[in-house]
Amino acid sequence: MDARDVWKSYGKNVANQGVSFNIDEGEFVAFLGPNGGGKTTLMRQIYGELYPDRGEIRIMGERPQKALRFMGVVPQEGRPLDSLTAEEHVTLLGMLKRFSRQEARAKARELLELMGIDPKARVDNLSGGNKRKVLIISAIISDPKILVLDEPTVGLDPEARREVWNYLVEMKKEGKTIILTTHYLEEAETLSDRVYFLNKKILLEGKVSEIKQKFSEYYVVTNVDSGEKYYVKREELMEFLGKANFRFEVKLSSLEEIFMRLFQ
Ligand SMILES: Nc1ncnc2c1ncn2[C@@H]1O[C@H](COP(=O)(O)OP(=O)(O)OP(=O)(O)O)[C@@H](O)[C@H]1O
Repeated sequence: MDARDVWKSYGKNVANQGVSFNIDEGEFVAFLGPNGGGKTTLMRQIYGELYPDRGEIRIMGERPQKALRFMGVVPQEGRPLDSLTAEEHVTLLGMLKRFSRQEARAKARELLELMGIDPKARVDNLSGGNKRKVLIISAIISDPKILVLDEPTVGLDPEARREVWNYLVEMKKEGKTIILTTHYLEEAETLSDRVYFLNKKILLEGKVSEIKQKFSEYYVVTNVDSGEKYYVKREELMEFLGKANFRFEVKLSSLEEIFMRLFQ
């Protein structure tokens, strides 16, 4: 999947500013960025709901609207249809995409049970987390080659989030290409092969380990009384600490701190 110089504005508000990226088949890529950084706008262009003002996106050689048949999507504000049971919901999506009713129902039951959801439960009686799971299962039932997940684990408790993660790891093992946006850096770090930091533009791209390496020359010095943080290069650390007239703690940068540094 390639994006080349993608621009997208809402009136005067520029959401994506010359975004380019390249995602290989089977890769797991996370887009990270602050609120309003343009992640959802980019995802909506990937799954063909919005057109770029400039530039283009190609997915398996095709335009997003055509490539949608290869994709499973969980939109950010997506909500399942409340009046159905979990099984009916997933079955319906399976039928819309490719399966007969019988096939879709069998697959729906299998996936729901795997994710710990009672197939007969009505969607409106499910917890927020389980509703998200129903959406994710509805996106994957058709066995898409590409998964686009816009903040798929928002609102999930840590256990439910782990279950979704485990499932996504399985999906990756099956060779699927997975693109997700998240605010949970731990999620990006745990799951993805590569991350893009996006704040309108792409600010940084790479493997989590490479990014960490790049920033490994920086130490985070925290004033333990005020909580203030300083980012200090390795070679300047001794001099900095020698002059510090406060109680401090020194640590290597985590992905979270790299994020803070880029977006502060
Ligand atoms: N439908 C819309 N109409 C007008 N402006 C919009 C619309 N959708 C998004 N925006 C604006 O575009 C910018 C990018 O928003 P977007 O939702 O793509 O960012 P995001 O990174 O997904 O944010 P968040 O992490 O908060 O979900 C923001 O300034 C937002 O206010």
